[in-house]
Amino acid sequence: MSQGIISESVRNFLFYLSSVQKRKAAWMFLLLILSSVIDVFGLASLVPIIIAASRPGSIFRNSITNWVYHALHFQSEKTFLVFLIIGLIIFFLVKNAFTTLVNYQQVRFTAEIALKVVNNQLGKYNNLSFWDFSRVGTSNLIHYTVGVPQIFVNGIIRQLFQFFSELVVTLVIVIAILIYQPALFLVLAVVLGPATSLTYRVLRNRSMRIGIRADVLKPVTFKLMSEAFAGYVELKLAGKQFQVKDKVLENQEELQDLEAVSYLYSQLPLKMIEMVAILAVATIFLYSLLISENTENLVTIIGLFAAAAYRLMPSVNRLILSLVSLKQHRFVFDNLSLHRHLEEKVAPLQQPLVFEHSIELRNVTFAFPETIKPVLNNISFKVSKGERIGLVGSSGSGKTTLMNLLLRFYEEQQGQLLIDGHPLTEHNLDAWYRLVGYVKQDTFLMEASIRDNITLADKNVDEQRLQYAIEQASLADFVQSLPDGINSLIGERGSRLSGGQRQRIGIARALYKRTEILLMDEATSALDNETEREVNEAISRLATTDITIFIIAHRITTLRDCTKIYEMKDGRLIAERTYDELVRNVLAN
Ligand SMILES: Nc1ncnc2c1ncn2[C@@H]1O[C@H](COP(=O)(O)OP(=O)(O)OP(=O)(O)O)[C@@H](O)[C@H]1O
Repeated sequence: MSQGIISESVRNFLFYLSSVQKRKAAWMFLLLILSSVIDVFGLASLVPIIIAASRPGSIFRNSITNWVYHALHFQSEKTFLVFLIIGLIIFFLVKNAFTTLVNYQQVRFTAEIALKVVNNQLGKYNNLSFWDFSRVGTSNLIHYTVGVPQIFVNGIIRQLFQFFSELVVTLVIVIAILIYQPALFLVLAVVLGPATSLTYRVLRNRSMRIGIRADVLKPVTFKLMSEAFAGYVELKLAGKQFQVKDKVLENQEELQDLEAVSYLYSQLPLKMIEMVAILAVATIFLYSLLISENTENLVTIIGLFAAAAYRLMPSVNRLILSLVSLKQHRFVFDNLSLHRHLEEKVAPLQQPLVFEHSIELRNVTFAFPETIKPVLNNISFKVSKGERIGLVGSSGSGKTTLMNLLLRFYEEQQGQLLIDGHPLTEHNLDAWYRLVGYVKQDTFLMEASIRDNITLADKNVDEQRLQYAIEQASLADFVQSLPDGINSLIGERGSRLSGGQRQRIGIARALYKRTEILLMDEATSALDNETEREVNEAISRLATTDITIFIIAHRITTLRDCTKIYEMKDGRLIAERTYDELVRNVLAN
C-alpha cells in the first residue's frame, strides 16, 4: 500500500549520501533492526518470568529454564527466580544502553545529512544568476535553503527510520504469533489489517494536500512580515499597518487550521485501531456468550488477542503516522529538485581581465524576457579609463538597466561589452566583479560597525586602505565625532545614519575594495542640500583618482565633475554632452 512513497523517500534520501555515508546508512539500518528485535524480545522475556513466579514448579516444565537450573546447579526454585530477575534487570540495562546508543548514532547521522542538505541547497542557490535570484525572491530562497531541509529531515528522514524500526517490531510480533498461535494470527489479520490499511488510505491524500498547501502558505507569512518591517514607517504613515496585519493573520489562520487538522490526523490512527480492536473483542465475546457452546477456547483467544493488540497497537500507530508524514511532506522532493541543474554547474574556468584603456558598448540591445520591446536599443559608446560618465534621461528611459548590464546582472541579447577590446564573458566575470563597485540609493548595510560595513566584515583588515577609503569618501569628520569611532554600530540597515552617510559608506566600501570602475545609481536624488554637498564632495575627491565612474543622477550638480554626460530616451542614447552643455540645454528649455 505504500511502496511508492517509501521507495521515493529512500531514493531521495540516498541522493544526498556519499558512498561512505551509504555504507553508514546500511550499518545504521542493521543496528536499527537489531535494536527493534531486542526490544520485542525484552518484553517477551517478561512472560516466562511472570509465569515462573506465579506458578511454582513451572520452571521444570519449561525445557530451557529446566536446563539452566540444573546446569548452574541451583538448589532452590526461589534462588533461581532471584537469579532470573537479576538477569532480567541486567538484560534491560544492557538493552536500553544499546538502543540509546543506536538512537544517538541515528540522530547524529540524521544531523549530518541535514547539514549536507542545507549545504547542498545553499550551494545551489549561490549559483543562481542575479536575474533568477530576483525572480525566485528572498522569502522563497530562505524557505528553500533553511525551511525545506528541516522539513526533509523531520518529515522524511526521521520518519523513514521510524517506519523501518516499527515495521521490524510489528513483523517480529506478527511472525511470533503466526508460529505460536496461527488462529490468533488469523483474527489479527482480519481485524487489524483492514483497519490499518483503511486508516492510512483515509489520511494519506488529505495529509498530502495539507503539506502542499502549508508549503505555499509558509513563505507568504515570511514575505508579508519582511515587507511589513522594511516598510514599517511608510505603512504606519499611510495607516496601512493593520492591512498588513490582517493579511498576516489571514495567512496564519489558514496555516493554524492546517496544523490543527494535521494534529488531529496524528491522533486518529491509534483511536481507530483501538476502536476496531475493542469491537473485535466485543464481537468475539458476544459470539461466545450468545451462540457458541465452547466458550473456554474463545475466552483464551480473546485474552491473547487483547494482549497482542495491546502490544501491536502503538507500533502499528507509529507505522501509519510515519507513512502519513512521508505523504504529507512529499512536496519537499519537488522543492529539493528545483534548480537541480545548478548543482552540477561547473564554475567556468576564470581568466584574468585587464582594464587599462577602455570600456566599450557595441550595438548593445536588451529586452526583459517577458517584454517584446527592447529596454536598451542599439547602444554604443566608448569610455576611456578614468573618465566620469553621467547618465541622464527621463524616468524609464533605461539608465538603471544599462547600469545593471554593466554590473552583469543582465546580459545583452545583441551586441557586446568590451573591456580593453576583449568581450566580457562568463570566463572573466570574477575578475570583472573584482574591478567593479556599486553604490545604490539604498546601499546594503549590515547591523554591524562602520568598520565591518566598509570592509564587509573582512577578517584581515588593511588599516591603511581603510583609512584612505574613509577619507576619500568624506567620512573622516563624521567617524571622528562618534564616541566609538570606526567601531560604532550603525543600527539595523543603517538606521542611525543619515542618507548621505549611508551612501558615503557605500563609496568607502567600493574604495576599500580597490574598485576601478564605480557605478552610482541615483546617488543624490534622495538627499537634502547639506548631505548632497557632502556626497558631491566625495565624488569630487574621486575625480582626482583614476577610477572610472558612471553616475545616474537626477540633480544636475552631481554631474559637475563628469567628463561626458549621456542622455537616454526610450532605451536609446540620444545625446552626448559636457556638463556646461547640459546646463545650457536645461536653462534653454
Ligand atoms: N525586471 C523588469 N522586468 C520588466 N521590465 C522592467 C524590469 N525592470 C525595469 N523594467 C522596465 O524597463 C524600463 C527601463 O527601466 P529603468 O529602471 O532602466 O529606467 P530608468 O531610466 O532607470 O528610470 P528611473 O530614472 O525612473 O529609475 C522601464 O520601462 C521599466 O518598466
